Amino acid sequence: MRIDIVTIFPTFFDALDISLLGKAKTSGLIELGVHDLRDFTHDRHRTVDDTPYGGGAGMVMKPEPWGEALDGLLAESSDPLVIFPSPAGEVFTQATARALAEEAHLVFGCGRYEGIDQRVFDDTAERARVKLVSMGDYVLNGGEVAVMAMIEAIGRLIPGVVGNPESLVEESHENGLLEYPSYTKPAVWRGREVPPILLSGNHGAIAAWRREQQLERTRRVRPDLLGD
Ligand SMILES: COC(=O)c1ccnc(N)c1
Repeated sequence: MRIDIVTIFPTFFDALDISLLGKAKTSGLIELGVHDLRDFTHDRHRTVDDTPYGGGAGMVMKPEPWGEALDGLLAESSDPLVIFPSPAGEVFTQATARALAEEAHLVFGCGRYEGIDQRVFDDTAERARVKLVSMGDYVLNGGEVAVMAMIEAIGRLIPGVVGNPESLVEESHENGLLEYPSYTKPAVWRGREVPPILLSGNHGAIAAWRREQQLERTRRVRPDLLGD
């Protein structure tokens, strides 16, 4: 998978050089390009924003730099999906991550300020698939944190990125339920024992216990996932 990110804070994504995603980059499973939006400006101050037409507080990101940045990235690609993180987007879920993990080329556009001139979305949609994606009902100062979360959620689903693919199966939201509680050694810690069933060696009973734990936790914390 090829991932390109357009941002005014390119160093923000240095963190992608560590851990699993860093290994995925080194192994070539993920090709990453981070592009500074200001490199597509032509004035002395490398201006990327201006006041909003119609008045209002804050600044809006100018269309010209975005147009030039995306022109270059879209020209190189056969069928990119351009994703703009936005509180106005469809909510990102594990199903979204699974779908996006199938893509060959993702282009992330990190907005800042009061957002990006609408014509950028309209112009880009004439040449590529465009999605506005929200991480939930809250506002951030910019799209970078959202993109980092999405890249981690997507990247770990790419075959070969996570060492043991089995570990992806029993996680929260993978089967529509929240994950069961996990325990490791010691068997007793500060007087708290590991549930005896987990020490029984009875794999059928353990699986049934874990499923019940998932259902109980989901009912308690996220009844909406059960359609309740
Ligand atoms: C500037 O971006 C945001 O505020 C944002 C992006 C994605 N999801 C959100 N909930 C907020």
